[in-house]
Amino acid sequence: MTQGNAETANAGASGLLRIERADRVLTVGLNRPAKRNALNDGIILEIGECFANLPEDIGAVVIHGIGDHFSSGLDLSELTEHDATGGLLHSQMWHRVFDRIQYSRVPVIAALRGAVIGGGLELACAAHIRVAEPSTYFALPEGQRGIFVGGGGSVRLPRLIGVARMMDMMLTGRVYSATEGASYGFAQYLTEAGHGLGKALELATKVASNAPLTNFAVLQALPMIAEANPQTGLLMESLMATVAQSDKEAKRRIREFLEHKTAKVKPKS
Ligand SMILES: COc1cc(/C=C/C(=O)SCCNC(=O)CCNC(=O)[C@H](O)C(C)(C)COP(=O)(O)OP(=O)(O)OC[C@H]2O[C@@H](n3cnc4c(N)ncnc43)[C@H](O)[C@@H]2OP(=O)(O)O)ccc1O
Repeated sequence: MTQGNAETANAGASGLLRIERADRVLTVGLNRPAKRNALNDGIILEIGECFANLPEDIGAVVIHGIGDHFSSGLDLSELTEHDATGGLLHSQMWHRVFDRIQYSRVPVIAALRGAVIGGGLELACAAHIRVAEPSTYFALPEGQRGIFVGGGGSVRLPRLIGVARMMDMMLTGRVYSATEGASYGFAQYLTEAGHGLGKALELATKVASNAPLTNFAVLQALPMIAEANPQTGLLMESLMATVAQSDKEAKRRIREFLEHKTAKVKPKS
Protein backbone atom coordinates (compact mmCIF):
# COMPACT_ATOMS: atom_id res chain seq x y z
CA MET A 1 0.00 0.00 0.00
CA THR A 2 1.35 3.45 -0.82
CA GLN A 3 -0.41 5.47 1.87
CA GLY A 4 1.70 8.34 3.24
CA ASN A 5 2.19 7.03 6.76
CA ALA A 6 1.31 3.42 6.13
CA GLU A 7 3.13 0.86 8.15
CA THR A 8 2.92 -2.88 8.11
CA ALA A 9 1.18 -3.80 11.36
CA ASN A 10 1.42 -7.54 10.90
CA ALA A 11 2.34 -9.19 7.66
CA GLY A 12 0.45 -12.29 8.85
CA ALA A 13 2.56 -15.16 10.11
CA SER A 14 2.13 -17.16 6.91
CA GLY A 15 1.78 -14.29 4.46
CA LEU A 16 -1.78 -15.36 3.63
CA LEU A 17 -2.94 -11.91 4.67
CA ARG A 18 -1.22 -8.62 3.97
CA ILE A 19 -2.14 -6.38 6.88
CA GLU A 20 -1.25 -2.71 6.79
CA ARG A 21 -2.14 0.27 8.84
CA ALA A 22 -2.54 3.96 8.01
CA ASP A 23 -3.54 6.12 10.97
CA ARG A 24 -6.75 4.58 12.37
CA VAL A 25 -7.54 2.40 9.34
CA LEU A 26 -6.41 -1.22 9.08
CA THR A 27 -6.24 -2.74 5.59
CA VAL A 28 -6.48 -6.50 5.33
CA GLY A 29 -5.49 -7.96 1.96
CA LEU A 30 -6.34 -11.57 1.05
CA ASN A 31 -2.97 -12.63 -0.31
CA ARG A 32 -3.26 -15.76 -2.46
CA PRO A 33 -3.52 -14.18 -5.90
CA ALA A 34 -2.15 -17.30 -7.66
CA LYS A 35 -5.22 -19.15 -6.32
CA ARG A 36 -7.49 -16.16 -6.90
CA ASN A 37 -7.61 -15.68 -3.15
CA ALA A 38 -9.33 -19.00 -2.54
CA LEU A 39 -10.15 -19.25 1.16
CA ASN A 40 -8.33 -22.14 2.82
CA ASP A 41 -8.38 -22.90 6.56
CA GLY A 42 -5.18 -20.93 7.06
CA ILE A 43 -6.52 -17.71 5.61
CA ILE A 44 -9.88 -18.05 7.41
CA LEU A 45 -8.13 -18.60 10.75
CA GLU A 46 -5.85 -15.61 10.14
CA ILE A 47 -8.85 -13.40 9.38
CA GLY A 48 -10.32 -14.59 12.68
CA GLU A 49 -7.08 -13.79 14.54
CA CYS A 50 -6.92 -10.39 12.94
CA PHE A 51 -10.45 -9.41 14.00
CA ALA A 52 -10.03 -10.92 17.47
CA ASN A 53 -6.95 -8.77 18.06
CA LEU A 54 -7.84 -5.43 16.48
CA PRO A 55 -5.73 -2.72 18.10
CA GLU A 56 -7.87 -0.53 20.35
CA ASP A 57 -7.08 2.66 18.46
CA ILE A 58 -8.29 1.28 15.10
CA GLY A 59 -11.45 3.02 13.84
CA ALA A 60 -12.25 1.06 10.66
CA VAL A 61 -11.07 -1.91 8.61
CA VAL A 62 -10.90 -2.35 4.83
CA ILE A 63 -10.78 -5.88 3.46
CA HIS A 64 -9.75 -6.51 -0.16
CA GLY A 65 -8.12 -9.04 -2.46
CA ILE A 66 -4.53 -8.76 -3.68
CA GLY A 67 -4.49 -9.15 -7.48
CA ASP A 68 -7.39 -8.96 -9.90
CA HIS A 69 -9.97 -10.78 -7.76
CA PHE A 70 -11.51 -10.37 -4.35
CA SER A 71 -11.92 -14.11 -3.76
CA SER A 72 -12.83 -17.27 -5.68
CA GLY A 73 -14.45 -18.67 -2.52
CA LEU A 74 -13.77 -21.79 -0.55
CA ASP A 75 -10.51 -23.53 -1.42
CA LEU A 76 -12.07 -26.55 -3.10
CA SER A 77 -8.93 -28.64 -2.67
CA GLU A 78 -9.55 -28.72 1.10
CA LEU A 79 -13.24 -29.64 1.10
CA THR A 80 -12.78 -33.17 -0.16
CA GLU A 81 -10.99 -34.04 3.11
CA HIS A 82 -14.14 -33.61 5.25
CA ASP A 83 -16.63 -36.21 6.44
CA ALA A 84 -20.02 -34.94 7.72
CA THR A 85 -18.66 -34.05 11.18
CA GLY A 86 -15.66 -32.32 9.65
CA GLY A 87 -17.99 -30.40 7.34
CA LEU A 88 -20.09 -29.17 10.24
CA LEU A 89 -17.03 -28.05 12.21
CA HIS A 90 -15.61 -26.37 9.12
CA SER A 91 -18.78 -24.41 8.45
CA GLN A 92 -19.07 -23.40 12.11
CA MET A 93 -15.45 -22.22 12.08
CA TRP A 94 -16.29 -19.95 9.15
CA HIS A 95 -19.38 -18.73 11.04
CA ARG A 96 -17.31 -17.77 14.07
CA VAL A 97 -14.79 -15.90 11.94
CA PHE A 98 -17.36 -14.05 9.83
CA ASP A 99 -19.34 -13.20 12.99
CA ARG A 100 -16.21 -11.49 14.28
CA ILE A 101 -16.34 -9.29 11.19
CA GLN A 102 -20.07 -8.60 11.35
CA TYR A 103 -20.04 -7.93 15.10
CA SER A 104 -16.78 -6.04 15.00
CA ARG A 105 -16.53 -2.95 17.21
CA VAL A 106 -15.52 -0.92 14.13
CA PRO A 107 -17.01 -0.63 10.63
CA VAL A 108 -15.62 -3.03 8.03
CA ILE A 109 -15.59 -2.06 4.35
CA ALA A 110 -15.07 -4.62 1.58
CA ALA A 111 -13.35 -3.35 -1.58
CA LEU A 112 -14.42 -5.70 -4.36
CA ARG A 113 -13.13 -6.43 -7.83
CA GLY A 114 -13.11 -9.40 -10.17
CA ALA A 115 -14.48 -12.65 -8.79
CA VAL A 116 -16.59 -12.47 -5.64
CA ILE A 117 -17.63 -16.08 -5.62
CA GLY A 118 -19.17 -18.49 -3.10
CA GLY A 119 -17.39 -18.14 0.24
CA GLY A 120 -15.80 -14.91 -1.03
CA LEU A 121 -19.29 -13.50 -1.46
CA GLU A 122 -20.16 -14.74 2.04
CA LEU A 123 -17.11 -12.95 3.41
CA ALA A 124 -18.14 -9.74 1.66
CA CYS A 125 -21.66 -10.13 3.15
CA ALA A 126 -20.19 -9.96 6.66
CA ALA A 127 -18.73 -6.49 5.97
CA HIS A 128 -20.84 -3.40 6.67
CA ILE A 129 -20.23 -1.51 3.43
CA ARG A 130 -19.28 -2.93 0.03
CA VAL A 131 -17.50 -0.95 -2.70
CA ALA A 132 -17.33 -2.52 -6.18
CA GLU A 133 -15.18 -1.80 -9.22
CA PRO A 134 -16.72 -2.44 -12.68
CA SER A 135 -14.83 -5.74 -13.03
CA THR A 136 -16.64 -7.17 -10.00
CA TYR A 137 -18.94 -10.13 -10.52
CA PHE A 138 -20.89 -12.12 -7.97
CA ALA A 139 -21.78 -15.80 -8.17
CA LEU A 140 -22.77 -18.77 -6.04
CA PRO A 141 -21.71 -21.86 -8.03
CA GLU A 142 -22.30 -24.18 -5.07
CA GLY A 143 -25.01 -26.01 -7.04
CA GLN A 144 -22.45 -26.88 -9.72
CA ARG A 145 -20.03 -28.15 -7.07
CA GLY A 146 -22.67 -30.23 -5.25
CA ILE A 147 -22.38 -28.25 -2.01
CA PHE A 148 -24.28 -25.56 -0.10
CA VAL A 149 -23.15 -22.22 1.25
CA GLY A 150 -21.37 -22.72 4.58
CA GLY A 151 -20.10 -19.28 5.57
CA GLY A 152 -23.33 -17.66 6.71
CA GLY A 153 -24.48 -16.75 3.20
CA SER A 154 -27.99 -18.14 3.62
CA VAL A 155 -28.49 -15.87 6.63
CA ARG A 156 -26.79 -12.69 5.39
CA LEU A 157 -27.29 -12.58 1.63
CA PRO A 158 -31.13 -12.80 1.59
CA ARG A 159 -31.19 -9.87 4.00
CA LEU A 160 -29.25 -7.83 1.43
CA ILE A 161 -30.70 -8.91 -1.92
CA GLY A 162 -33.77 -11.00 -1.01
CA VAL A 163 -34.43 -14.76 -0.94
CA ALA A 164 -35.68 -14.90 -4.55
CA ARG A 165 -32.46 -13.49 -6.01
CA MET A 166 -30.30 -15.75 -3.89
CA MET A 167 -32.38 -18.75 -4.96
CA ASP A 168 -31.92 -17.72 -8.58
CA MET A 169 -28.15 -17.39 -8.10
CA MET A 170 -27.86 -20.77 -6.41
CA LEU A 171 -30.22 -22.68 -8.69
CA THR A 172 -29.17 -21.29 -12.07
CA GLY A 173 -25.59 -20.28 -11.30
CA ARG A 174 -26.51 -16.79 -12.49
CA VAL A 175 -23.63 -14.31 -12.34
CA TYR A 176 -24.45 -10.77 -11.32
CA SER A 177 -22.42 -7.87 -12.67
CA ALA A 178 -21.14 -5.00 -10.56
CA THR A 179 -24.04 -2.79 -11.67
CA GLU A 180 -26.59 -5.49 -10.87
CA GLY A 181 -24.93 -6.03 -7.50
CA ALA A 182 -25.25 -2.32 -6.80
CA SER A 183 -28.83 -2.00 -7.97
CA TYR A 184 -29.87 -5.02 -5.87
CA GLY A 185 -28.38 -3.47 -2.74
CA PHE A 186 -25.33 -5.69 -2.42
CA ALA A 187 -22.73 -3.01 -3.19
CA GLN A 188 -23.35 0.47 -1.85
CA TYR A 189 -20.69 2.14 -4.03
CA LEU A 190 -19.61 1.58 -7.64
CA THR A 191 -16.30 3.15 -8.60
CA GLU A 192 -14.26 3.52 -11.75
CA ALA A 193 -11.75 0.77 -12.54
CA GLY A 194 -8.76 0.88 -10.19
CA HIS A 195 -10.47 3.16 -7.67
CA GLY A 196 -12.20 0.64 -5.41
CA LEU A 197 -9.55 0.36 -2.72
CA GLY A 198 -9.00 4.13 -2.70
CA LYS A 199 -12.73 4.75 -2.28
CA ALA A 200 -12.92 2.13 0.49
CA LEU A 201 -10.00 3.79 2.31
CA GLU A 202 -11.64 7.21 1.94
CA LEU A 203 -14.88 5.83 3.41
CA ALA A 204 -12.96 4.06 6.17
CA THR A 205 -11.25 7.32 7.19
CA LYS A 206 -14.64 9.02 7.26
CA VAL A 207 -16.42 6.35 9.34
CA ALA A 208 -13.44 6.14 11.70
CA SER A 209 -14.00 9.82 12.53
CA ASN A 210 -17.52 9.19 13.90
CA ALA A 211 -18.13 9.02 17.62
CA PRO A 212 -17.26 5.42 18.63
CA LEU A 213 -20.56 5.05 20.48
CA THR A 214 -22.56 5.98 17.37
CA ASN A 215 -20.65 3.41 15.31
CA PHE A 216 -21.24 0.87 18.07
CA ALA A 217 -24.98 1.58 17.99
CA VAL A 218 -25.11 1.33 14.20
CA LEU A 219 -23.14 -1.92 14.06
CA GLN A 220 -24.56 -3.70 17.12
CA ALA A 221 -28.01 -2.26 17.79
CA LEU A 222 -29.36 -1.25 14.37
CA PRO A 223 -29.40 -4.78 12.84
CA MET A 224 -31.18 -6.10 15.96
CA ILE A 225 -33.65 -3.22 16.02
CA ALA A 226 -34.43 -3.73 12.33
CA GLU A 227 -35.37 -7.36 13.01
CA ALA A 228 -37.17 -6.80 16.32
CA ASN A 229 -40.92 -6.28 16.66
CA PRO A 230 -41.68 -2.55 16.44
CA GLN A 231 -42.33 -2.03 20.17
CA THR A 232 -39.10 -3.76 21.19
CA GLY A 233 -37.27 -1.92 18.44
CA LEU A 234 -38.51 1.48 19.54
CA LEU A 235 -37.54 0.78 23.14
CA MET A 236 -34.05 -0.36 22.08
CA GLU A 237 -33.72 2.75 19.94
CA SER A 238 -34.64 5.05 22.85
CA LEU A 239 -32.20 3.28 25.15
CA MET A 240 -29.38 3.45 22.63
CA ALA A 241 -30.13 7.10 21.85
CA THR A 242 -30.05 7.92 25.57
CA VAL A 243 -26.72 6.20 26.10
CA ALA A 244 -25.17 7.88 23.05
CA GLN A 245 -26.34 11.40 23.84
CA SER A 246 -25.24 11.11 27.47
CA ASP A 247 -21.66 10.50 26.41
CA LYS A 248 -19.25 13.42 26.70
CA GLU A 249 -18.20 12.84 23.10
CA ALA A 250 -21.73 13.69 21.88
CA LYS A 251 -21.84 16.78 24.08
CA ARG A 252 -18.47 17.95 22.72
CA ARG A 253 -19.49 17.39 19.11
CA ILE A 254 -22.85 19.17 19.48
CA ARG A 255 -21.21 22.11 21.27
CA GLU A 256 -18.68 22.41 18.42
CA PHE A 257 -21.50 22.60 15.88
CA LEU A 258 -23.38 25.24 17.86
CA GLU A 259 -20.17 27.27 18.10
CA HIS A 260 -19.74 27.03 14.30
CA LYS A 261 -16.52 25.05 14.70
CA THR A 262 -17.51 22.07 12.63
CA ALA A 263 -18.60 21.35 9.05
CA LYS A 264 -22.22 21.83 7.97
CA VAL A 265 -24.19 19.11 6.22
CA LYS A 266 -24.40 20.08 2.53
CA PRO A 267 -25.06 18.13 -0.69
CA LYS A 268 -22.04 17.42 -2.92
CA SER A 269 -21.49 20.34 -5.30
C1 LIG B 1 -19.89 -26.77 1.97
O1 LIG B 1 -19.36 -26.11 3.02
C2 LIG B 1 -18.87 -24.85 2.83
C3 LIG B 1 -18.86 -24.14 1.64
C4 LIG B 1 -18.31 -22.88 1.54
C5 LIG B 1 -18.19 -22.13 0.35
C6 LIG B 1 -18.34 -22.67 -0.84
C7 LIG B 1 -17.86 -22.00 -2.01
O2 LIG B 1 -17.15 -21.02 -2.00
S1 LIG B 1 -18.33 -22.71 -3.52
C8 LIG B 1 -17.49 -21.80 -4.75
C9 LIG B 1 -16.08 -22.28 -4.98
N1 LIG B 1 -15.45 -21.50 -6.02
C10 LIG B 1 -15.55 -21.77 -7.33
O3 LIG B 1 -16.21 -22.69 -7.73
C11 LIG B 1 -14.75 -20.88 -8.25
C12 LIG B 1 -13.64 -21.67 -8.92
N2 LIG B 1 -12.72 -20.82 -9.64
C13 LIG B 1 -12.97 -20.30 -10.87
O4 LIG B 1 -14.03 -20.43 -11.42
C14 LIG B 1 -11.83 -19.58 -11.53
O5 LIG B 1 -10.62 -20.00 -10.94
C15 LIG B 1 -11.93 -18.02 -11.43
C16 LIG B 1 -12.11 -17.54 -10.00
C17 LIG B 1 -13.08 -17.53 -12.29
C18 LIG B 1 -10.62 -17.39 -11.95
O6 LIG B 1 -10.34 -17.85 -13.25
P1 LIG B 1 -8.88 -17.65 -13.86
O7 LIG B 1 -8.47 -16.23 -13.63
O8 LIG B 1 -8.89 -18.16 -15.24
O9 LIG B 1 -7.90 -18.52 -12.92
P2 LIG B 1 -7.71 -20.11 -12.85
O10 LIG B 1 -6.66 -20.53 -13.81
O11 LIG B 1 -9.01 -20.80 -12.94
O12 LIG B 1 -7.21 -20.28 -11.34
C19 LIG B 1 -5.87 -20.08 -10.98
C20 LIG B 1 -5.50 -21.16 -9.98
O13 LIG B 1 -6.32 -20.99 -8.83
C21 LIG B 1 -7.04 -22.20 -8.55
N3 LIG B 1 -8.34 -21.86 -7.96
C22 LIG B 1 -9.18 -20.89 -8.34
N4 LIG B 1 -10.25 -20.89 -7.54
C23 LIG B 1 -10.09 -21.88 -6.65
C24 LIG B 1 -10.86 -22.38 -5.57
N5 LIG B 1 -12.03 -21.83 -5.23
N6 LIG B 1 -10.38 -23.41 -4.86
C25 LIG B 1 -9.19 -23.98 -5.16
N7 LIG B 1 -8.39 -23.54 -6.18
C26 LIG B 1 -8.85 -22.51 -6.90
C27 LIG B 1 -7.16 -22.85 -9.92
O14 LIG B 1 -7.44 -24.21 -9.77
C28 LIG B 1 -5.81 -22.55 -10.50
O15 LIG B 1 -4.89 -23.44 -9.89
P3 LIG B 1 -3.70 -24.09 -10.74
O16 LIG B 1 -2.99 -24.97 -9.77
O17 LIG B 1 -4.36 -24.81 -11.87
O18 LIG B 1 -2.89 -22.92 -11.20
C29 LIG B 1 -17.78 -22.34 2.83
C30 LIG B 1 -17.76 -23.03 4.02
C31 LIG B 1 -18.28 -24.31 4.09
O19 LIG B 1 -18.24 -25.04 5.23
